[in-house]
Amino acid sequence: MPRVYVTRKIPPTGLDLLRQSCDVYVWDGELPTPRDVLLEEAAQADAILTMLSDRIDSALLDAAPNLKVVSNYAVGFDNIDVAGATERGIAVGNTPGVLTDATADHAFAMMLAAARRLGEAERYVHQGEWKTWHPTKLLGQDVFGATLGVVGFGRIGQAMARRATGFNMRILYTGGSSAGAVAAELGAEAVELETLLRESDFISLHVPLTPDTKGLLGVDAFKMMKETAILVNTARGGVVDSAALVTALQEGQIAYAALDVTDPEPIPMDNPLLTLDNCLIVPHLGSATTTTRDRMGVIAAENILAGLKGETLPFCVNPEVFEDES
Ligand SMILES: NC(=O)c1ccc[n+]([C@@H]2O[C@H](COP(=O)([O-])OP(=O)(O)OC[C@H]3O[C@@H](n4cnc5c(N)ncnc54)[C@H](O)[C@@H]3O)[C@@H](O)[C@H]2O)c1
Ligand SMILES: O=C(O)[C@H](O)CO
Repeated sequence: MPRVYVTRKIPPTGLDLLRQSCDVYVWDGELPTPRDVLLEEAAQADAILTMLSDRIDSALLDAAPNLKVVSNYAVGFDNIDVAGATERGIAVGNTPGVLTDATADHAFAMMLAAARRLGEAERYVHQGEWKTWHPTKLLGQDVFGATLGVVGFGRIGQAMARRATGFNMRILYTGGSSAGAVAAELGAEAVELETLLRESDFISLHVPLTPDTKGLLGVDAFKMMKETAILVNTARGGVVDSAALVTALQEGQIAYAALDVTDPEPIPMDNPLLTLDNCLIVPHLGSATTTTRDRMGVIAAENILAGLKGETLPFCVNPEVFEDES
């Protein structure tokens, strides 16, 4: 039977599916598979089921002569050297779609939490500062009727915009080349990034991390944003220049940031963002619902099963691997 290495314990449905026809080895630590173990396991594996915290680079691919599939338990695949995998004929899979709504729900929740300062308010109660109802403390911002800027109008960006229609928001977006029909349905306006930054009350990031989007929001971008603007990042930490964000929050160039993702992850405990009251940070929970994580496991398993049979993965990042060379 083919040998499959799974770099973390995932929900059982996907693992059970794999076990029907593969020898499955699962790292059961709380932290990622250590690099040396990952290299040893990859050397023997026909397929690996990886997490976004695993670095799948050329050194690993070189150490894995039998590897046919790298199946990422995520829609994002910036942790994988896809070009390197393609050169070696290794298929790369991901888990798009099944996590779209969970991630958009989470982004919307973070936007509301930042607007209404829920992190600060919870600390206020826990620290015994709630003495009476107060007419002017912890005042936040209206979400209803405000302008939302969606950067990256793909699956999750569109799902975020759909939620915003229920709050009567004006919706601006960039990116999403084939999104015209959805944009028309939602009444969303395609604009240049600069316009989006200048006009939005809330800016929500939904682009993949690529060389083009790395540091997309930097010093200049924060200067264009409203002083009252709230940034929500559920994409990848690297899309934002962290140092510029710290300055923007400290100097009041923007009002607030709500971060599901940071650069690096986990955020080091001495990072200044952790000292700021106007920054809400949670540990990369976008897809973290029971049902969604279960579905991601099933897709990741199905990607492996197809690839091991030499079939195109149901969700393949580099389908050219399966193109007939003749
Ligand atoms: N926080 C989480 O737990 C979590 C969960 C799921 C996904 N994500 C992140 O969200 C990203 C988006 O996921 P998706 O399923 O919506 O992907 P998607 O491919 O459907 O959407 C991405 C969109 O970004 C657009 N885009 C790319 N480069 C751009 C640029 N420079 N400027 C503007 N737009 C650009 C693309 O055209 C596309 O429309 C993933 O790549 C992943 O990094 C995070
Ligand atoms: O890319 C992804 O899928 C997320 O970051 C985790 O679900």
